[in-house]
Amino acid sequence: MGIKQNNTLDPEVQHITHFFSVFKDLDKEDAFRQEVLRKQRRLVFKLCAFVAVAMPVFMLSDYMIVKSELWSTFLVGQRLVQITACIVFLLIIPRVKRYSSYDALVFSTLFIFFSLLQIGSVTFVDDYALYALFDIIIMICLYASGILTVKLSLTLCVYHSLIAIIIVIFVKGLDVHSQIIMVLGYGFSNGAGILLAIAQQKNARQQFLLQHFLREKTLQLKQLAYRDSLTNALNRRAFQDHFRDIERMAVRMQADHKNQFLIAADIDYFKAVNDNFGHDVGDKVLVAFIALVEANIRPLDNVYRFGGEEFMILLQGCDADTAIKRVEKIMYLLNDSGLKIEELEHPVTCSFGITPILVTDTIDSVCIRADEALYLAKKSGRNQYRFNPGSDPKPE
Ligand SMILES: Nc1nc2c(ncn2[C@@H]2O[C@H](COP(=O)(O)OP(=O)(O)OP(=O)(O)O)[C@@H](O)[C@H]2O)c(=O)[nH]1
Repeated sequence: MGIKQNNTLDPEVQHITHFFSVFKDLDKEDAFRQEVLRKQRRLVFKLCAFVAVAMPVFMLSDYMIVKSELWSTFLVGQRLVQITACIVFLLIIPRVKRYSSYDALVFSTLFIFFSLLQIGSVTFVDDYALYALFDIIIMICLYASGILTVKLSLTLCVYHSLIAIIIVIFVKGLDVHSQIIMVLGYGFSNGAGILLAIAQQKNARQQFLLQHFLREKTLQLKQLAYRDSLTNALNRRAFQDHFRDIERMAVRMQADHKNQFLIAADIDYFKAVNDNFGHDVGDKVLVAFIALVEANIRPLDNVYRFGGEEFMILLQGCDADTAIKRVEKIMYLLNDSGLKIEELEHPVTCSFGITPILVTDTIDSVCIRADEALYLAKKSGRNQYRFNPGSDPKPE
């Protein structure tokens, strides 16, 4: 299975660009980014809340270690703007629905952050290396987090590094050796960051492809498991799995004074068809019967093959008269025009047991009631229907 998955996914994976790790197909990229937004919104919210809480702690530490007289004007202002930016961000992010707005919001908030960090760094006299170390940690985290695309992370971090290097060289007046170390530090951390970001984005896209592939396969398998291979009709398993929806629908329909009806149908003397005309003709009868029923129910109604020549027909949102009329129409068509199978010398008929689905029903209780009605129809001579009202009064 592993080999098959790789074969199917490989061509898709090749559609991820080598450098920025984005899908070449814009629609796929769009779907991927939208899914990322759904998943990341909460994480970004928590991160920002964390930063908003951590900022006052930094204010305190700034106060203790910054000796510059500019402390009160620059740093306090800087931290307050950062806290305000976080609060604005926290208020806006839950309302963001499109990933393009999310990118713009995260990018501009981080841009403000980085710019404020640079303003802050100007006021530092001592421990500038410590400040640069924080910068590098923040940048690597940003690259590796996947919060932004590779391109946007790169734009932000290169902007931040360039300004920081300019400050180091022209404002700080550090010795040449320290300047080289700083330039190398920012340069290498960007290089490592880009590699991490590319790998992270590629992984995320591969995972996205794999998830979609698995979802599609699961759906296909479910479709297969729900269909009868001969007639392609829904099977008993599908009915069992749909029954929860059927129960919910029964409650909703009761409020609208409507009902769902379950009709057990069993082709008459089907064994004789097989015996007289062969199994192949029997198969054709089953396929033609399903086609005839499907042509005479609405798209929201369903016919299920429970096995052999036994079927269940589910009618939605109708009353007893309508359910009976539908059965009468099918009986009329079977008797009058037949199933149009050349080899058959006489029409194939069918018996039916009709019952409403009550809100108190379980899957067993409603099937038993429909089967009891069908049994009565068979016992009374076949090619007819019987109605079992459950606890409701029997219609005329
Ligand atoms: N051709 C074909 N026959 C099937 C299939 N599944 C079940 N059968 C046959 O359906 C027949 C069912 O026969 P019975 O249960 O005796 O019912 P019947 O002859 O229709 O008699 P009544 O239902 O009492 O009218 C059996 O002969 C099974 O072999 C199938 O997929 N294809």
